Amino acid sequence: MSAKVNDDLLTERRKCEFNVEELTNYLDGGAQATQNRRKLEDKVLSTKGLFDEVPEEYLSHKEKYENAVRKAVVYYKAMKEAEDPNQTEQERANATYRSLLHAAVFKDNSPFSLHLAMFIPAILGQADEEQKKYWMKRASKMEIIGTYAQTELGHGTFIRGLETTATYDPKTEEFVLHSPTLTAYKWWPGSLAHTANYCVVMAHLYINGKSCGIQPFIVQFRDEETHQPLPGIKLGEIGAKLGFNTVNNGFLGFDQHRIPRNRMLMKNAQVLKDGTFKRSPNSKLTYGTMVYVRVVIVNGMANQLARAVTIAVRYSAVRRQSELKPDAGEPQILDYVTQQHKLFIGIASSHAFTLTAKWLTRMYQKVTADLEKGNLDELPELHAIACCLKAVTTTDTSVLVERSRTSCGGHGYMLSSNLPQIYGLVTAACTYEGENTVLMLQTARSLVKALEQAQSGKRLSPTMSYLSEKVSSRLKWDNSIDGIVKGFRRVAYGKVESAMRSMRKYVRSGLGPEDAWNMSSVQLVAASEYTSISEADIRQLQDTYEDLLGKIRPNAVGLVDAFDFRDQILNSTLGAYDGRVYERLMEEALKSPLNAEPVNQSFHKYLKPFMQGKL
Ligand SMILES: CCCCC/C=C\C/C=C\C/C=C\CC/C=C/C(=O)SCCNC(=O)CCNC(=O)[C@H](O)C(C)(C)COP(=O)(O)OP(=O)(O)OC[C@H]1O[C@@H](n2cnc3c(N)ncnc32)[C@H](O)[C@@H]1OP(=O)(O)O
Ligand SMILES: Cc1cc2nc3c(=O)[nH]c(=O)nc-3n(C[C@H](O)[C@H](O)[C@H](O)COP(=O)(O)OP(=O)(O)OC[C@H]3O[C@@H](n4cnc5c(N)ncnc54)[C@H](O)[C@@H]3O)c2cc1C
Repeated sequence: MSAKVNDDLLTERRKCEFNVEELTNYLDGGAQATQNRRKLEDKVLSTKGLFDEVPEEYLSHKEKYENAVRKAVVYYKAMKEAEDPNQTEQERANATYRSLLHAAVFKDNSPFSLHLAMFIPAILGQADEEQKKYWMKRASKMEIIGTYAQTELGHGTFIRGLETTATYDPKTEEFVLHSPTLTAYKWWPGSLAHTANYCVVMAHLYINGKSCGIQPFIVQFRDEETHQPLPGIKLGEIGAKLGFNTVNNGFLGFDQHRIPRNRMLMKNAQVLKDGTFKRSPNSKLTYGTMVYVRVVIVNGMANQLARAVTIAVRYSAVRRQSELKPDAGEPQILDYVTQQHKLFIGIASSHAFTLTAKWLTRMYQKVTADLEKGNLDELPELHAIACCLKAVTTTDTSVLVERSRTSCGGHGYMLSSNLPQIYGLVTAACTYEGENTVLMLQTARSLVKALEQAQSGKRLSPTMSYLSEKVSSRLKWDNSIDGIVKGFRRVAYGKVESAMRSMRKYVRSGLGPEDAWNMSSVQLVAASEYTSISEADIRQLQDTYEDLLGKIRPNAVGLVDAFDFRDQILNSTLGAYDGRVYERLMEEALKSPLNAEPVNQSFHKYLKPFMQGKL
C-alpha cells in the first residue's frame, strides 16, 4: 500500500488550475514521447543491482568509484536491452533527451559519461568514413571505453598552447606521442584514470619539424585484456573534487608512445604516408566536439534545474514555519513571497532553457548538415551562440540550484536532499567545455565584429540583427512581452556599443588592440549577457512581477509535477512525490554507519581518557 501523501501537497494538487499531464506531454514532445520515456524508465529502473545498498555518501573515495563501475555495467546493459528496436533514432533520442535516468543511478555522474558525451561524438565528428565505421562499431557496442583527452595540467583554455606533441615518422608511418613537460600531462579527462582504455587525444602535430596545428588522435592506452597501462604511458587519478567523484578524472603522460598513421582522425585534415599534410578547410573544425557538447549542456542544465526546483517547491509546500499573521498558525513557506521569488524564476528558467536547447539543437543540426556539404558560412555564428548559451545557462543554473538549496534551510544542506550533489554537477559545467568567461569573450568578439559590420551598413545574421535595428533612443516602454524584449534589445545594443566605445578610447590613448581589448573585457563579458534596464522601468516591471508571482503560486506544485521526475530520479528526502519529508530524513539518517551503535569506539579510545585528563 503506497504511503499516505502529505495533506498540503494533496491540497496543492487540487488547487492547480491547469492539466499537468498536458504540460508533461508538451515537454516530452507529445503524449507518445511521454509514454516512450515512461516505458524506458519503467524498464531500466526495475533492473536489479542498480541502486546503492549503503548510501554512497557513506562510502570511501575508492568504494564510491568501484560501486559506480558496478552500477554502470548494469545500467548501460539495461539501457541497451530497454531500447525499443521499432523506435526511430529520433524517438530514442527524444526518450532520453528529457529523461534523467542516469541521475537515478549516479548521484555524482557516471564513470562512463565521457564515453557517451565526448568520445563517441569526437569519432562521429572528426573521423573519416572508414575510421568512423571501424571505431563506431567497437565504441557503440562498449567493446572499448573511451574519453576525450584535451586539457593538460598547464593548459585548459588555450588550446593552441597545448604541449602534447605528435611527431610524424614517415619511415615507420607512425606518430610519436610525447609529453615533453609535467605541464604537458593530460589532466582532467573523465574515465581516464582506471575506466577507459582508449581516448581521443588533442595533440600538436609536427611533420619534418613544422607545426601543423592541434589535431585529434585515437589512442589506446590500456591493454584490452589485462587493462595494464601500455608501455610509454603514465596514468593516474587526479584526486577528490567538489563533485564528479565517480567520474574517475585522471592524468596521462606519454613517453615517446608510437601509434599507426591511421590513428589520426582524418575527416578534416589528413597526413599522407609520405608525410604530406593536407590542411583542414577551417582549423576550427577540430574544435567541433566542444561545440556539440556546449549545445548538449544547455539541455542538461534545463533538466538539472528542473530537478532542483521540483525538490525545493515540493518541500516548500510541505514545510510550515513562523507566523505570517498572529494566531493564524504556521504558514507553508511557499506562501512567503520571498520564497516564491527564490523558486519561481527557477521553474521559468528551466522551461526557457528547454526551449532554447531545442532551438540551439536545430541550429546545430542545420549548420552540421551544411558543413557536410562544405558550406562553413554559419559556423562562426553557431560558435558564438553556443558559447553564449552554454555560459549563460550554466551560470544561471548554478545560481538557481544553489538558491533552491538555501531555500530549504538546514535540510537543503543534507546530502540526502541531493541538492548539494546537483549543485556540484551543474557548477562544474561553468568550467568544463570552455570556462564561462572565456566563452563569453568569444561571443563578445563576434558581437564587436557584427556591430562594426552594422555601422558600415552590412546585413547581419538573424541572431545579431538587433545590433543593426536603429533602436529609438526613447523607446516607448510597456510591460508587454514585446515591450520587454525591445527593452532588452536596447540594453544589449547599448552594452556592445559602450564596450566598443571603450576599446576605441583605449586605442586613441595609445594602447595596442590586445591591451585595449583586455582593458574593456569586463564590459565585453557584460555585453554578451546583458544585465539591468533603466531605473524608471524597474518600478513598472516590479509591480508586474509581483503580480505574476501571485498568479503562479496556486500552480507551483503542478508546474514541478509536470516535469514528471520519479522519486528515484530526484533521489531526495525533500522532493518525493508523497511529501513525507520528515519520515524520509529520519530513514536516511538511520542509514549512517555511525548509528549502528549507541557509543562509538572513539569514546573509549580518546574522549574518556581526554575528559579524565589521562591523554
Ligand atoms: C551530469 C552533468 C550535468 C548536465 C550536463 C549535461 C551534459 C554535458 C555532457 C557531458 C558532461 C560530462 C563531462 C564533462 C566533460 C568535459 C570535457 C571538457 O572540458 S573538454 C575540454 C574543453 N575545453 C575547452 O572548451 C577549451 C576552451 N578554449 C577554446 O575553445 C579555444 O581555445 C578558444 C577560447 C575558442 C580560442 O581558440 P583559438 O584557437 O585561440 O581561437 P581565437 O580565439 O584566436 O579565435 C580565432 C577564430 O576562431 C573562431 N573560433 C574559435 N573557436 C571556434 C569553434 N569552436 N568553432 C568555430 N570557430 C571558432 C573564433 O571565433 C575566431 O574567429 P574570428 O577570427 O573572430 O573570425
Ligand atoms: C568537472 C570537470 C570535468 C572535466 N572533464 C574534462 C574532460 O573530460 N576532458 C578534458 O579535456 N578536460 C576536462 N576538463 C577540463 C576543463 O575543460 C578545463 O578545466 C577548462 O577548459 C578550463 O581550463 P583550465 O582549468 O586550465 O583553466 P584556465 O584556462 O587556466 O582558466 C583559469 C582562469 O583564467 C581565466 N582565463 C583564461 N584564459 C582567459 C582569457 N583569454 N581571457 C580572460 N580570462 C581568461 C579563466 O576565465 C579562468 O577564470 C574538466 C574540468 C572539470 C572541472
